[in-house]
Amino acid sequence: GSDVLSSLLRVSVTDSSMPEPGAAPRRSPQGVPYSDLPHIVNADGLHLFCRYWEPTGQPRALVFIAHGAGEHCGPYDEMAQRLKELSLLVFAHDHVGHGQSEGDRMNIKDFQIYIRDSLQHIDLMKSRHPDLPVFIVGHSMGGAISILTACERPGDFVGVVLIAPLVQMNPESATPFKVFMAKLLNHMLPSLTMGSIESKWLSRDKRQVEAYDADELNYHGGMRVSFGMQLMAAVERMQREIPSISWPFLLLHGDADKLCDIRGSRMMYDNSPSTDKKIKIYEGGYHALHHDLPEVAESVLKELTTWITEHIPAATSQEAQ
Ligand SMILES: O=C1CC[C@@H](CCC(=O)N2CCC(COc3ccc(F)cc3Cl)CC2)N1
Repeated sequence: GSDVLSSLLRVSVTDSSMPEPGAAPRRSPQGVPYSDLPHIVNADGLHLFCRYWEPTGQPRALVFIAHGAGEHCGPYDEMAQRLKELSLLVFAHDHVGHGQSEGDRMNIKDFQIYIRDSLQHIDLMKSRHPDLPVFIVGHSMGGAISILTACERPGDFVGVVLIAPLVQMNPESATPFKVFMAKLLNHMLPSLTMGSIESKWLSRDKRQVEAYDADELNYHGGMRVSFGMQLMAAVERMQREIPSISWPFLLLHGDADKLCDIRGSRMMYDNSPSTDKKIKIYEGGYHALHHDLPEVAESVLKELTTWITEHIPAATSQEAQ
């Protein structure tokens, strides 16, 4: 009757792509309007802060950098500059819940969101540079994101560089009892926080540890049980995927790493069928190798840039003309 008609007329059609007139602009966690920041909007409508390092001339390849848990993509500036100097187009974003992106701090409903957002950004950049080969560089949790992203698109990446990737749980922190308790707690108190990432284990260079502790874009709170569960699920997924990994990869890991056990990298190296794989172990190296003692950090940058440039496919004849 008329009441149905009148109620239908009352429905206001809101077009999500057009901001409501007078609506406050979306702002980063630090209060900066996203209209003033390079960003992408993910499939859940969350704004992700992006960084781009574009070479002056024609780029030779695309490199996506995936940062780790509790940090952001700013600290990869030096690495990105070195790659840019080699005419590579480097891009990155702060994952959901990290740095200048939206989302609950260092938490995620499903680890797959990190992978989906990475693929969205990679596809955006590939659409702008359709003929360029694509690499991924990932550190720690960003290594897990890189591995699972490459597993979803096995033919899309000419190489994956992994710096102390999260592949396996640290056996001390993942005793069967602790895993059982985490699963139990996740049902009862998912927001309960466990210990936080101990920054002293990040690097033997105390200036780097101090920079990490002082960086307000990093998350220094405790790790939620629910986040730990998502990390465990990602680890279990990687165990299943490793026997089918055949894309080229470079593994760099310190054997004194207390945050991501080196056994995970050794297991990936030994069990993946890839015929183009390399592992380099840094004796005494701590977790954030790219920020470890200066000679180690420099070696990591050299190793990584050399491996990437060696893996850029030679231009085929028609491309060269
Ligand atoms: O430079 C930098 C600054 C930040 C750092 C990167 C940190 C990072 O990403 N980590 C290290 C900690 C690791 C903890 O893992 C778990 C914890 C509980 C759990 F229940 C299951 C898992 Cl697997 C996850 C991966 N590097």
